[in-house]
Amino acid sequence: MDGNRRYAKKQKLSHDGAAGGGGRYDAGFWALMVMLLYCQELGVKYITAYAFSIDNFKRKPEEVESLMTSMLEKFHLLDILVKLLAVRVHFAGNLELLSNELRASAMELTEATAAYSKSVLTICIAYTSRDEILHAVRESCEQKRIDLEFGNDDDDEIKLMKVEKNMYMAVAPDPDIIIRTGGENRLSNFLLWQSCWSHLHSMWVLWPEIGVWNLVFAILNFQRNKTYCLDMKKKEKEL
Ligand SMILES: CC(C)=CCC/C(C)=C/CC/C(C)=C/COP(=O)(O)OP(=O)(O)O
Repeated sequence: MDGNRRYAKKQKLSHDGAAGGGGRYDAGFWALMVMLLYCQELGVKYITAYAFSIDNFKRKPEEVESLMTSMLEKFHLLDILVKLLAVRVHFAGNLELLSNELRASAMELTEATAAYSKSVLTICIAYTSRDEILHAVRESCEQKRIDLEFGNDDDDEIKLMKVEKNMYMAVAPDPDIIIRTGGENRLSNFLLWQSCWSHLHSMWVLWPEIGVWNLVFAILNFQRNKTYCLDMKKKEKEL
């Protein structure tokens, strides 16, 4: 969801949102809600948003602080909105890096929406793909060690499926399309494992300005290439 700061600058919004009645990330949050609605209309069930990376903690302390405060407010708003839209919410990332309050709020939101299934929104927060892979490998090794020690397993090989189950993103299937706004063409540590066969679509539009036609265009582009992507996924499963 790149382009929030550039959009705020363009709109002359202050960092914490005092000016113009909207915060730096407010417009971006509403853009996400609108995209969620369009995705429901277009039959896209799983939506994953990269909201805050572990690398974002390296931004200026006041900026991180303001983003975290804004995140907490948005979780409260989300609690109302996702229930209206019957959306299940998951969080992916190293939640231990968040404040107790934010982590508790994320967990409450996950529990409160567990019964909804019209769509599934995964919010990547305190996330990087390399950290996720490291976490999954460590967990898989530890589980294997315990299984071997207690005689529940006699094969010391760690299977791919097991590592995948330990990914933060195990709550959602691999993405068909990865959309990046703001004109960047990099993955920037996002879903490196899961994007193996994904269609990558970058656009110049700033995230808060994304509209339904940007989404439709990305889907049409994916559909042109989808036979290849889906074939590769199928072949991989058959191996
Ligand atoms: C609850 C929830 C999911 C809220 C979403 C809020 C939101 C839109 C978060 C985006 C955060 C972020 C660091 C975006 C990157 O844009 P940037 O700040 O790097 O902007 P730039 O590309 O213009 O520098």
